[in-house]
Amino acid sequence: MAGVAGRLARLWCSGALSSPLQVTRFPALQLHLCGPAMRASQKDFENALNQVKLLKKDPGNEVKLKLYALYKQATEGPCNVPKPGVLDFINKAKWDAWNALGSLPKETARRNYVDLVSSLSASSESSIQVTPAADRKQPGSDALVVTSQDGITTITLNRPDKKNALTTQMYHDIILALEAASKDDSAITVLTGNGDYYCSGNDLTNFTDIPPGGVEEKARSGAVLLRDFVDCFIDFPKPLVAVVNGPAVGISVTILGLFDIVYATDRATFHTPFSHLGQSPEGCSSYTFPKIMGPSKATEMLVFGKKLTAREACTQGLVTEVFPDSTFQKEVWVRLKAYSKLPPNAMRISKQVIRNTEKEKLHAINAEESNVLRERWLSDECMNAVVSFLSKKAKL
Ligand SMILES: CCCCCC/C=C/C(=O)SCCNC(=O)CCNC(=O)[C@H](O)C(C)(C)COP(=O)(O)OP(=O)(O)OC[C@H]1O[C@@H](n2cnc3c(N)ncnc32)[C@H](O)[C@@H]1OP(=O)(O)O
Repeated sequence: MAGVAGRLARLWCSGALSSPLQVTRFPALQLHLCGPAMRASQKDFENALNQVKLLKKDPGNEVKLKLYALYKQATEGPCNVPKPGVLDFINKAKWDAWNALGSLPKETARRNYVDLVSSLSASSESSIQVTPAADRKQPGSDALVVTSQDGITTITLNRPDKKNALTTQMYHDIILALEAASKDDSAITVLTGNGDYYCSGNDLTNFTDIPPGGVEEKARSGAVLLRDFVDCFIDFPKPLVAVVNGPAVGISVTILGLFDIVYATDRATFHTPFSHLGQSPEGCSSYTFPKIMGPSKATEMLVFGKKLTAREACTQGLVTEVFPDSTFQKEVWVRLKAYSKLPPNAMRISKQVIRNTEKEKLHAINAEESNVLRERWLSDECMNAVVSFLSKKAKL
């Protein structure tokens, strides 16, 4: 990839791709350089500026000049400063590199800068890299474990004695872990659970922690957290894989519609008992489930709380593939390690091409579902269901 990036960079610097004529001769690059879905945000650009400081290998003077030129073009536009004197070698080389970009638009220069840094980061890695948990910002408790190895960042729910139910702290920690994973060196990110369950959904004791503002304030802040949490899944830029190691309940099922791949053990079940709990669907499932499985199958799950086996969930498209429990971990990780060796930028870009077409819609649906749930949490139906569970009178 570094060689290809280098050749592309040379083309960029020579200005060869800066004229519309050149771009139309390379249709694939036209998408790459000009497609609205491929625009680099200011945040991507700032991330790239930070990433470049963390490069493990010196990229060499030629690449540094390209980075300089793209940076100047992206931030100031075409070179319009006087040419340095012939004896001012360094500044003249920089000026030449910048000037060679001609009238390349700022937005394209920004995108090219981001892509160049990204390819440099990818090529400066070894194929096996373990980021000890200590090197990352640590989650607020050991209920979440984040590791990085073989190009895969794995976020593991780690409350096996509570069936990996999600506490308020865990929602915050998952948001942080996804933000970190989106910027780290890994190609793929995995969410899985430790123990016999994947996740039993929202920890129902979250409802007992009432702030001074009362239940209304609790519902309001819960809806904000839910929205932020789901937004992270909508926006996650790299391939996101669920390794469903056991039964899944509630929000851990609904957000599966936002994953790119879902692998499940044949022991897994998929259960969204929202009506039983006086609640309503979240995680964009009111949109993704009908789209994936058709409206009536989605209604059976989301309205009537029908629990699916792994095979049923696979037939209906929610699960990508089911594995025998005895070989689940081995087979899945062999597969994922192979995928993680694919070119990371290509995977990221392909995912974004797929996701970008409906990102805005997903955000709007998430906002609406969170609002509806805020009201549901204040309903007698919901409060009674939670009290029943907490007083051990009810279980799913
Ligand atoms: C920011 C907020 C966003 C909220 C979004 C809205 C989310 C909605 C949902 O996720 S709805 C789904 C909520 N989940 C449930 O209703 C599941 C409740 N749990 C159960 O019904 C059962 O525990 C079970 C079927 C998952 C497992 O049953 P079983 O195998 O018999 O195990 P136990 O019941 O003995 O469970 C062991 C231990 O774990 C505790 N626990 C399990 N799940 C939860 C949970 N979701 N919340 C709180 N606690 C849970 C269970 O109470 C036991 O604790 P104990 O050992 O008794 O102290």
